[in-house]
Amino acid sequence: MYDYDVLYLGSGHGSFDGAGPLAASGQKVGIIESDMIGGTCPNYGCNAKITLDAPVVLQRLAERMRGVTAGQVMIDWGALVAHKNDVIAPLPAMIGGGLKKAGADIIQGHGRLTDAHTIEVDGKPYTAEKIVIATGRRPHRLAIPGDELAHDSRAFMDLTTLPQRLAIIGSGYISMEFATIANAAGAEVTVFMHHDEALRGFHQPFVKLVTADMTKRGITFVPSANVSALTQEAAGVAVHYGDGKTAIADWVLDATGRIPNADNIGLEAAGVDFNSRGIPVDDHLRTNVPNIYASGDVLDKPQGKLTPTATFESFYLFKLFSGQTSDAIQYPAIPSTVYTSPRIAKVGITPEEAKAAPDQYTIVRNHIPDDWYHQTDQETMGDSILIFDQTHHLVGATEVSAQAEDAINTLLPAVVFHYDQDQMWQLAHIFPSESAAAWHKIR
Ligand SMILES: Cc1cc2nc3c(=O)[nH]c(=O)nc-3n(C[C@H](O)[C@H](O)[C@H](O)COP(=O)(O)OP(=O)(O)OC[C@H]3O[C@@H](n4cnc5c(N)ncnc54)[C@H](O)[C@@H]3O)c2cc1C
Ligand SMILES: NC(=O)c1ccc[n+]([C@@H]2O[C@H](COP(=O)([O-])OP(=O)(O)OC[C@H]3O[C@@H](n4cnc5c(N)ncnc54)[C@H](O)[C@@H]3O)[C@@H](O)[C@H]2O)c1
Repeated sequence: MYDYDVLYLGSGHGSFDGAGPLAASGQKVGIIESDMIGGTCPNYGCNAKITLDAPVVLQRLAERMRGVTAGQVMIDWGALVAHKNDVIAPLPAMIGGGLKKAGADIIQGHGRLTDAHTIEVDGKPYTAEKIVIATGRRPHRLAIPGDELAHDSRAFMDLTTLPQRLAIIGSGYISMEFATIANAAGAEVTVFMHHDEALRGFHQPFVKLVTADMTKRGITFVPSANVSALTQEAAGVAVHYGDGKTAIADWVLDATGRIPNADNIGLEAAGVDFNSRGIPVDDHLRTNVPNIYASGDVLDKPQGKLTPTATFESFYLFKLFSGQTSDAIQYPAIPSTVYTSPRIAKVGITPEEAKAAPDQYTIVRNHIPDDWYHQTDQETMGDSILIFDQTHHLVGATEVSAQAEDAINTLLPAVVFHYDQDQMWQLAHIFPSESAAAWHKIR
């Protein structure tokens, strides 16, 4: 009766991680994509960004080992962006190839719903029993005079010449990561903050450690900047902020968040409710229209708009559609990292939540430079906080260190599966390693 069992709108992690297995299981699956297969994370987000960050890690390591090794690591921006392009270029074909091999059809073009079972692409209707909206988010743009003079994160990662003076508006993930990279590559960076705290979702004492280090490295933070306009001047772009103040930049990055791609895809025609935060869904990721589901960044849900969230949701839909579950979605603890240098990573119960319930939780702090493993490469900055419940199960962790993402990833199973002491001792980690260092703290 329909062309497809399941038709996905968008090909990011919110769809492809589940669409592939679903097609391989024998269901007729179609995926509509207007841009690059794989979506934001591989092409314009995680994978692209971490490639630009790789020499920053090397630079910091060389800096820590100065005296033991000689010489400074300088970043060649043009070569770095070319390297990033080389690394990223094969990903859409790799992801698309995997989907096709599994039996899915890829339909290239902008999709728009015309009713609850139909998506039109370039005037051609495609019908499906079930539809999954996985259209992600796009950059929020500040509504100020001259915002057309500002750029987004995608444009930043394609710059072939590094601007000498870079202004960044906002102090969330993208701002802090790109400020770190641009500063390490030699740009003068000014961060115009909305409030007086950066990275408000992370443990603030750790954020302060990182911003203090970024300041020492030459990055300027302007708290509660209230940027009111951008104007083009002979000397560059003028950023008007505060009480009549101005700063001149060669390039301005608007990093003030991302908004859902829900307003331009025909949801009204299909009767799907949405709002400025995204598409609301029930506990089975179903919209108000029973055969239409949504997944990934486009959701109006409190979970972090991150790749692990999108992957978990798309895999849950695979299990739901293939009859392996009928249960409501149960999110595990979803970890996250801001890839500054050092990184800040976290999972589960936060120190703030633990402090508010002292009869429920125990907080254990470990000063990273006291750990012999971190002394091998002379790491002198870093901290780690572990949170245990009253039966000594690990329920949360946050760390600021050069390898914080790996420290938190390695502890993740203990948090998600509530390992007890016996189970933890069953894990014999490779020694020496970041994992062994992280587990040493919890046993
Ligand atoms: C600069 C940056 C860095 C990031 N770094 C990280 C990180 O390090 N770690 C992390 O966990 N997360 C990171 N993220 C977030 C991560 O990229 C997203 O959470 C993830 O991509 C969400 O997947 P998604 O499938 O929901 O959306 P997307 O990956 O955005 O996919 C949606 C797709 O839908 C397509 N689409 C939209 N509308 C239509 C339409 N009408 N017709 C056809 N196609 C359409 C889009 O072109 C897009 O390809 C980063 C994001 C950015 C912007
Ligand atoms: N490492 C990662 O996992 C990673 C990296 C990059 C992006 N992301 C994802 O992408 C999303 C988007 O990143 P982002 O950094 O743009 O968003 P964000 O929500 O992390 O930060 C937005 C920043 O803009 C500020 N802001 C908001 N409105 C403003 C206004 N009107 N004027 C001035 N400042 C304003 C906020 O205070 C905040 O500092 C993240 O929330 C995250 O979900 C994740």
